[in-house]
Amino acid sequence: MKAVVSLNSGSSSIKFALFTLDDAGNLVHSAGGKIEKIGIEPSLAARRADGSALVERTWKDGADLTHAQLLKDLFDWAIEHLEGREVMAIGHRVVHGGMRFASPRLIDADVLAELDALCPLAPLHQPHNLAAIQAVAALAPDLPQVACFDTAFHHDKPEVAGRLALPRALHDQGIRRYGFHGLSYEYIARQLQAIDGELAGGRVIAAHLGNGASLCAMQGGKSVDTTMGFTALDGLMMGTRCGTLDPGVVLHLQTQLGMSPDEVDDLLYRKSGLLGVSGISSDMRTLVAHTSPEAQEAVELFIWRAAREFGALTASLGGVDGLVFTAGIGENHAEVRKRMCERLSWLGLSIDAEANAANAPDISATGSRVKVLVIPTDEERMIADHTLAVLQSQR
Ligand SMILES: Nc1ncnc2c1ncn2[C@@H]1O[C@H](COP(=O)(O)OP(=O)(O)O)[C@@H](O)[C@H]1O
Ligand SMILES: CC(=O)OP(=O)(O)O
Ligand SMILES: [Mg+2]
Repeated sequence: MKAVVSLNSGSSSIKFALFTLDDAGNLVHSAGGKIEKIGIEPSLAARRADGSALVERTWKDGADLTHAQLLKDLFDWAIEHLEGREVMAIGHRVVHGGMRFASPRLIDADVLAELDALCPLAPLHQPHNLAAIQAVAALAPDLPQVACFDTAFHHDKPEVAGRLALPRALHDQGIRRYGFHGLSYEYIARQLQAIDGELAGGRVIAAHLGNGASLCAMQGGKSVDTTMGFTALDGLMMGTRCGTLDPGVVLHLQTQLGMSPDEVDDLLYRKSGLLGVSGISSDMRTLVAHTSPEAQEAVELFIWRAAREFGALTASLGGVDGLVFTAGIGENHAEVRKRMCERLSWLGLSIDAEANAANAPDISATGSRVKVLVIPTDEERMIADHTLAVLQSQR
């Protein structure tokens, strides 16, 4: 049986899925899983489509294991578990597509070189995305590989939402607002169309709250604004990233505190956010369970910042009809959703406490002026669908 594999290397996780091509030419999810808590205590879990476990393991004392080392273990395991399927292609999430890549692409040496040049713009993702591509190429040089970009969904947003207030020449050379989490938002837009066509045609803000976190303002299912910009450092507070920051702080760190560019990079990408403010963890599960004032302050800042940016995107849309929560925190943390929605009550937005506690698909309270939904994201599905479409376009 023919199959497509999706690989999604996030900042703290590697998610993967196997889709089998049925007789009607549709991709059917057959198995999937993730390695999560990379950098803390990685663990792998994979299941078949019927929910039965394929593997579960934890790397105790594995905080130093890199994405590349974990990928190798994953490949060794996966090759044994293909159960006779013929893999037609592997699709990858590639976080940064830069100015050139506005749609999924078959990967060749030229594409790979261009994507490699974008690594400094996404240091927590792009090198891992490309390492996975290279690892597959070493194992199976003739297997088609397709890159699916996080930036692509935002490519056609209004000019004004893509411009930084810097001299024009810098914009022309690519220093502009790209936006990320596009595969997730594209999937949410598609699901929304199936769940509530009227709302999908309106003004919706999707909140992708994971280890990386952003908001996307969508009008009729298209991105019109988003909180991430030139890099995935902008916007919301995240697990280890600071989000929007006065650029004067960066100058001060370098000129007054004598930090090198590498040290600043490490501080802003890996030591800030929930981890930096709490001093305890980058993981929301750990922080909500922790009673220390620092942990609670980190959670409060995360919520306050998300609600504040929500106000900004509401202005970009000229009002809002729907809010969709998704990703690790958005799908699982009722308390975070509740407190963020309380801060948005001025919009006439309110949620139902019981539905929220149950992570129900529709958590809006009766009479809420804004519909509030929880939709689990599936970047792997989006990657697989794009990969098949690229393969078919080659024929
Ligand atoms: N099942 C879960 N229950 C509670 N929290 C979760 C769960 N899964 C993920 N999270 C939280 O979501 C965040 C990771 O988000 P995720 O979207 O999985 O990561 P990534 O951005 O690396 O793809 C962490 O803060 C984690 O605590
Ligand atoms: C772009 C980004 O931040 O991705 P992730 O949430 O997977 O870290
Ligand atoms: Mg993610």
